[in-house]
Amino acid sequence: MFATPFLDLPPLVGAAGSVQLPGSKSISNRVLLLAALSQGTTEVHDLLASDDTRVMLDALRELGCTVDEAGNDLVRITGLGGAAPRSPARLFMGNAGTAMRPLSAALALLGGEYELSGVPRMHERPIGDLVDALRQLGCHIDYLGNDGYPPLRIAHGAGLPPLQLQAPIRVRGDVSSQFLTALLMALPLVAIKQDVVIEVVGELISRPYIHITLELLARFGIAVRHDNWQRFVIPAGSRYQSPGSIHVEADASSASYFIALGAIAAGANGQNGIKIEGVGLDSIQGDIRFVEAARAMGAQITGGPNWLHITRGSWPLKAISLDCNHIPDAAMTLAAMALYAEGTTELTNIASWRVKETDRLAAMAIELTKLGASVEEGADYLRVTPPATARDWRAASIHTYDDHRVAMCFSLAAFNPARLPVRIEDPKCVAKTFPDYFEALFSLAQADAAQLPVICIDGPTASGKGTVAAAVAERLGYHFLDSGALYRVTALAAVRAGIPISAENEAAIAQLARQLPVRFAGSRIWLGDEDVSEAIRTEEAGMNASRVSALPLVRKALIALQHSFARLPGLVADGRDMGTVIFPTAPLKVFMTASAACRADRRYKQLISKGISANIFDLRADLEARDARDQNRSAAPLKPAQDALPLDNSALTIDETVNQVLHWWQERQPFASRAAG
Ligand SMILES: Nc1ncnc2c1ncn2[C@@H]1O[C@H](COP(=O)(O)OP(=O)(O)OP(=O)(O)O)[C@@H](O)[C@H]1O
Ligand SMILES: Nc1ccn([C@@H]2O[C@H](COP(=O)(O)O)[C@@H](O)[C@H]2O)c(=O)n1
Repeated sequence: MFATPFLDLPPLVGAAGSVQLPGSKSISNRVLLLAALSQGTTEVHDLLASDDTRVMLDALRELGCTVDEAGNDLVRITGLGGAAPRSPARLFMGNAGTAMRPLSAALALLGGEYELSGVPRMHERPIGDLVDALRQLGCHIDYLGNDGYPPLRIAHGAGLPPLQLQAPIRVRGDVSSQFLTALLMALPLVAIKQDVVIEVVGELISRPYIHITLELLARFGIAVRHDNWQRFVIPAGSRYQSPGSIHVEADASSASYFIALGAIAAGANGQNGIKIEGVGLDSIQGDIRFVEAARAMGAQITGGPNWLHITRGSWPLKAISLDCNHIPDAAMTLAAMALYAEGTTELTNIASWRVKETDRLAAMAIELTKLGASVEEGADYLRVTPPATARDWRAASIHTYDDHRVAMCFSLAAFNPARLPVRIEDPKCVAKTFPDYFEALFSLAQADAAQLPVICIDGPTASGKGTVAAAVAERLGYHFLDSGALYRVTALAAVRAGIPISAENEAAIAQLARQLPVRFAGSRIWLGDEDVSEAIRTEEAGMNASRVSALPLVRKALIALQHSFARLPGLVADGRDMGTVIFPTAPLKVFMTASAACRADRRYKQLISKGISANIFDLRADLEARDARDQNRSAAPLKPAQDALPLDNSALTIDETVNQVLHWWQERQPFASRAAG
């Protein structure tokens, strides 16, 4: 997951390949609660690992369920099976509506004392209609903040209240279908001696989510009948029973971004189309009907029970006018697709967007406008007309409002015809449903090599290049290439193979370098099966690396490997010839220096801190000898690239040096320093 303050997506030109999506959030949290209310142990396979499922799992533990997170997306829940939950309990629900609403209803009916709260936005998301319905039954629920909104206090200190189950329970269906879902999952707990009836007041929105609820209730032994989605009957004698094992489908709403990707992107690397694994045309999730909407806009989609394949069809896409009541979450993706359509796309019946993670109608309108689109925002509709020509697109810093779907939708704007980058603020908000969304996107998408961001930091030994390059890469979410390590590993491999490092053995060492089984794993470096991270950092290894690096055939042998580090979303590379030879077109090159005395002092402290004894005078002599060899060799000598910015950091701290490089990088970006909105 990218936990950087922002993530810059370079212009993307194509995408192809296969992606396995994480489990559905809606199914995951429903299954967890149903398993917790059941008799017996349920093995839940392919559970979504995300913020929203985390709060549910934590709450269930708090309430006394046994939760065994066995790894590999398998969780075993041993349900309460009729026992009372642990009480009193304080439960933090984050911003997970799929946890807050059903758990409130279940606890209100089970009895006990509980406080349920969440993040500030959760306290702005309505729950009053559900509380009203539960109060009709006789449940004791108080608002701890504003009326109609969490946090809530449920208090039945003296056990369960006498429940009024004879009359139908009336609940509004036109604000959030989660209220009805909450009642449908809670009321089987009390439908013991008589049928319990729920009547929906007003039009039921997001009906497909109720369909998921009913399907899953059936898996847990509860057969709910309904009349035209307005009247639901939970039969007398209902009793939750674990199905033993259950698989969570991949998330159909998450699939929408990859369906859109297939519709928008031309192929990549000679391949065509996007294959989505884990969810298909037989899905029980309503958002699978996004497929129909994407087809209407021009996507070519084929599929099986648990897979989809998407290729670009009509291009540009076709504008559509669609009532989106049946796909409230995935419909946001249509607004992003509208950027590539001919004409105006109109999405209607989406008032529910206003009470989601953020006011999504307002958010989409503001951010689409930043990109250059013309947007009309109504009370319950959105009309989007894309920028008229490529010149009308704007490089935008997209504010994401702590809303995963805003972040994922706007990643699609990186395919803009103006070839402008897109900045996604707070990219970690995708953790709500799809923590590795950007990694998945980058595994499929392709940028023009010339437009892939590369920052080069070259300079002499112990100037701090490696330290600074790694920190800059971390702050930007970019990959990091420590090119010196490749020469160090090559030299070590030669020594291990008994090949003396000399000009006579140039071809043999180059052959070794070409097939070097080197692997970078976080901060560790492996040569074959051996972790050589420490072995390559000795002064002797540095000297050997310097000698090996003077051999032109060895340098040539390592070029392709170094180029392979330039991957989405970008690269920071440190070495001696990054700016002059390996990445000569990089948009930012820094030549980092510090006085020899300062560098010797830094290396001395570095070694001493690792418990390695050192002599500062010898160190200075060695590093000057190494610099001289690096500067005077014929192949790729150490020197600043013509367009490199000099940075003498003798008098700077590490942070100051890092901030200077980041400042130069920001200056080169087309975004306004801080996005409006
Ligand atoms: N202002 C500074 N900028 C960068 N590093 C600094 C600074 N001040 C002190 N250091 C320290 O200098 C030491 C040497 O830094 P580093 O190993 O990154 O240098 P390098 O140029 O990559 O060396 P080499 O080329 O030998 O790998 C580190 O211990 C680092 O913490
Ligand atoms: N791009 C590069 C990087 C390194 N070298 C040589 O390798 C030696 C070790 O590098 P460190 O950065 O890890 O100290 C270095 O002294 C150079 O001789 C290189 O030639 N080109």
